Amino acid sequence: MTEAAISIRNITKRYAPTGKQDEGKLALDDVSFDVPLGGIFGLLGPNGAGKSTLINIMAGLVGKTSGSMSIWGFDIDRDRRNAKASIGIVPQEIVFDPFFTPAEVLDNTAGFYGVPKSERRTDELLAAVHLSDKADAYARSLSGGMKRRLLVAKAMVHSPPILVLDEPTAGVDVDLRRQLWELVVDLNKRGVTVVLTTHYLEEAEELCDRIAIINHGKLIADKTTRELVAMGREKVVVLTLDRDIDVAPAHEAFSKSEITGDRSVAITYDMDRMNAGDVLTLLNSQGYSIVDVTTREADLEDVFVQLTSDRAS
Ligand SMILES: Nc1ncnc2c1ncn2[C@@H]1O[C@H](COP(=O)(O)OP(=O)(O)OP(=O)(O)O)[C@@H](O)[C@H]1O
Repeated sequence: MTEAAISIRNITKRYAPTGKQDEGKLALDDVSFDVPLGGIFGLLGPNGAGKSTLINIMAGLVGKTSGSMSIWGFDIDRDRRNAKASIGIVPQEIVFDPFFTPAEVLDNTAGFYGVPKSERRTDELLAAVHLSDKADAYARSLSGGMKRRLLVAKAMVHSPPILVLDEPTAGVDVDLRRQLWELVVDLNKRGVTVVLTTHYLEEAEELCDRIAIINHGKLIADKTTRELVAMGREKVVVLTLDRDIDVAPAHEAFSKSEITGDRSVAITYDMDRMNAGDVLTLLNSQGYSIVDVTTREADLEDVFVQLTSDRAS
C-alpha cells in the first residue's frame, strides 16, 4: 500500500520552443506536495496558475521538464502503465462522439483500457451517475449536466482508486453543480481519493479536506481547509449609521472600506492591528452614531485573495 495517493516532487514545467530549453513559459516552478489517501483534495489557483498543466502531467498528456511524480506508488516515468491505470481524469471539456450512446461510450472506453467484457461495469456506472434511463440515447441528446455525469462515469470505467476532476462545474448551473458534487462525495465515501480544481471557493471550502494553492506556477499553500481558513487575518464589519455617509471612512488598517447603502458601510480590517471596538470608536470620533453592527469571519475566498494578491508576502 502506498503512503500518498499522489506524490509530487520538485515538478517544473517550461513550455519551451523546440531546441530552446531555457526559453518559453515557466508554467510550474519546483512544485512539491502529496495528495493524501482517501480524501477530497482541492487544487486551487487563479487562471493560468498551472493547475491544468499539473493535471495533464498526471494524465501523461504533457511531459514535465524536471522532477518526479508517483501515482498510487507508481512512478510516472518508470511505471507509466500502472500509474495511468490508477487514475481517472474528468477533463475540462466535454469530449465524446455524439453518435455513441452512453452505454457504448462506457463500453468503448473500457475496451480501450483493456477491461475484459466480463468485468465491465457499464450498468452499475450508469446507475451511479443517474443515467440508466439514458443508456441507449445518443450522447448528443443529453443535457449539459448529463454529459458531465457521463464524463465522470467514463473516468471510472477501469475502477481507478483516484479520480481527478479539472473544473467540472465551470459554466454548470447551481442544481447541476450540486448533483455533480453529490456524486463526487458518494464516490469518495466508497473509497475513491478525489482531486478537483474549481473556481468556486465556497465549494472547495465545503467539499475538500485539504487544499493546495498554486500561483504563477509556484505552490503557495498546502494545508488542511481548516488551517487555511484560520489563516484569514481579516475580518469584515458592516455598520449601519444614524445618518447618510458620502465618503467611506479611511484608515491604514482597513484593507477595504465601501459604502453599501445610504447609511451603511462595510469595512474590512486587519485583525492583528485592530478589533471591531476600535473600528466603532473611530467612526464615533468622526461624529457618527452606530445603529447596528454585524461582523463576518474571513472565509476561504478572503484567504485566497490575500495569498494570491501581489501584496501578499
Ligand atoms: N501548450 C502550451 N504552450 C505554451 N504555454 C502554455 C501551454 N499550455 C499552458 N501554457 C501556459 O502555462 C501557464 C499555465 O497554464 P495552465 O493551463 O496550466 O493554467 P491553469 O491554472 O489550469 O489555468 P485555468 O484555470 O485558466 O485553466 C499559462 O501561462 C498558460 O498560458
